[in-house]
Amino acid sequence: MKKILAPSILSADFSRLSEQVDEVVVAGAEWIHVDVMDGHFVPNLSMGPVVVDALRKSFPSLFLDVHLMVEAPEKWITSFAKSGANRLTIHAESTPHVHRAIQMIRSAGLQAGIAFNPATGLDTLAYIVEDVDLVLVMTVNPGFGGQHLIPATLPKISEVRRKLIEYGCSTAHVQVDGGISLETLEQVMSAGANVIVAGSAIFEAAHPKERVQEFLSRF
Ligand SMILES: O=C(CO)C(O)[C@H](O)COP(=O)(O)O
Repeated sequence: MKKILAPSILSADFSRLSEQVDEVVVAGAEWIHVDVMDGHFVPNLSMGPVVVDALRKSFPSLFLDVHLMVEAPEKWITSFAKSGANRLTIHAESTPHVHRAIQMIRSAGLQAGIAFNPATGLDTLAYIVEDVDLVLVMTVNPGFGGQHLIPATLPKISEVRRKLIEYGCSTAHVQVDGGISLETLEQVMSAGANVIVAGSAIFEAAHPKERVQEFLSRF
């Protein structure tokens, strides 16, 4: 399956966000990953629709992959759709109404993804698999960039890949997020991930452009 690099702007320098995004996109990153945190679902606050709106204005055709680490994601779907997000990924743990929330995302004309925290099982997947185009396996506990990948999440990546085939949805993406570096990349790719989110490994590198090229050369 085609591999895609999605740099997470959580680790970018926000005083020159546009310049940083331009640099990684010119280097070959196909998607930009936007981490939205509400201070409730995760113990951190980050950005909202206004940032997606600004990115959309500066990069009209860039794929904006928005990861909602928020409670009750239903409340934010319309705002993010208006701001120009391409996909909204919600957490299986974030609402008792996962199926409804995914239908709302699709009705708003966006692609939908489902994310699982490191200690969450995959039972929900069976009930929504036909409505999502991406499954995000969190390889750290969400909330902060710069953490270490949790090795116990590696078998879950393979389990998701197996289940997608079993459910007849083999074209869905398997995304990984958290602690992905040049050192851990091979492990997650061999486990079955095809969409790689990387924040600190890219934006904290001395030369993000070269770091993106290094990632891509290993795909
Ligand atoms: O969702 C996230 C944290 O909750 C992230 O996307 C995070 O930014 C990944 O960062 P890093 O690559 O530095 O681990």
